[in-house]
Amino acid sequence: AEKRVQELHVQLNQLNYEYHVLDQPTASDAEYDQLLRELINLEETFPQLKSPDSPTQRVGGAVLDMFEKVQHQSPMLSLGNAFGEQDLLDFDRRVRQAVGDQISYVCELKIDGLAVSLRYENGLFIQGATRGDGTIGEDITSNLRTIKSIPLRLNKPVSIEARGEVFMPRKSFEALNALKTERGEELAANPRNAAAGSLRQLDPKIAASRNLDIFLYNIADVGETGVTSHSAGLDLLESLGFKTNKERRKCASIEEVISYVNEWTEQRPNLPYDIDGIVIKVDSLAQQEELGTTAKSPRWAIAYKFPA
Ligand SMILES: COc1nc2nc(N)nc(N)c2nc1C
Repeated sequence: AEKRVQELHVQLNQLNYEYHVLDQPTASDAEYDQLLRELINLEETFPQLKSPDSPTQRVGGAVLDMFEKVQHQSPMLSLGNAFGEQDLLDFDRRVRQAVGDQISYVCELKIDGLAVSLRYENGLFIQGATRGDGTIGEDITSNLRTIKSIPLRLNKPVSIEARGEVFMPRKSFEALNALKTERGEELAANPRNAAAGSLRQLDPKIAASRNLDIFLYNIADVGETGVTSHSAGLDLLESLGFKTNKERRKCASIEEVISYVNEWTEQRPNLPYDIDGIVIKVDSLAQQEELGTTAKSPRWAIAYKFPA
């Protein structure tokens, strides 16, 4: 039975990864449900074979009476803002003054959701927390476990802290408000608020019903991973089984950054989720180190905000 349980873990994790991380399912929901049903039955018959990273353990039972506080191992910074092309040119000039002209940027969509931090030890998802005030957040592990694109076990037994944005896809938002309309409940104002409300639920079953998703965009302790660029860090996150946003692009100049910003200003309505800007980062970690951070935000990154 133990062998079969391990086989089912591997199969179910792979199918879950293809469906929720790659958005490229190779099996039908019925096939997935049948395998899950087999694992549930085996775990009921042999309780000692049930492990916390089992695909059956995503929606915990207990309703919490509050969220514990969590101190982040390194502060979760915020981003300085740019509101127009001139601000981007000024940012580029400051960067060049500090680290010279050999620079490349990474541009990423700024997802309109909630920043969270995910901590893994030896490949196991141990704890997840909200950003809070950047230093102290709230432990929402049980709610984050219900997000199917968050791996309960990584592809390698590494200890790492990944940070990213939890969001509610527009389709989930519309379904939620259709349900609220039926129930005569007040509608959620926008997907970001709906995602925030869902993560604040003390009952993980409610969070599980909201079909949240996540894109990871940072490694908190990236210096310890041996990668030398932000983009290599994102590739590492992908190799471990995390979901990252595929629209990111390396830009060799601020002019390329500006054309990426213009492209997504136009393409924004076609995305299946809300974005409120574009994040531009210096790619080299050595240059990020040289630029450093202010008390609250990195000097090597800036968020271009779309006009409201
Ligand atoms: C390096 O720090 C950050 N990077 C980010 N990247 C993306 N894509 N989106 C964010 N919201 C974001 N926020 C912060 C503080």
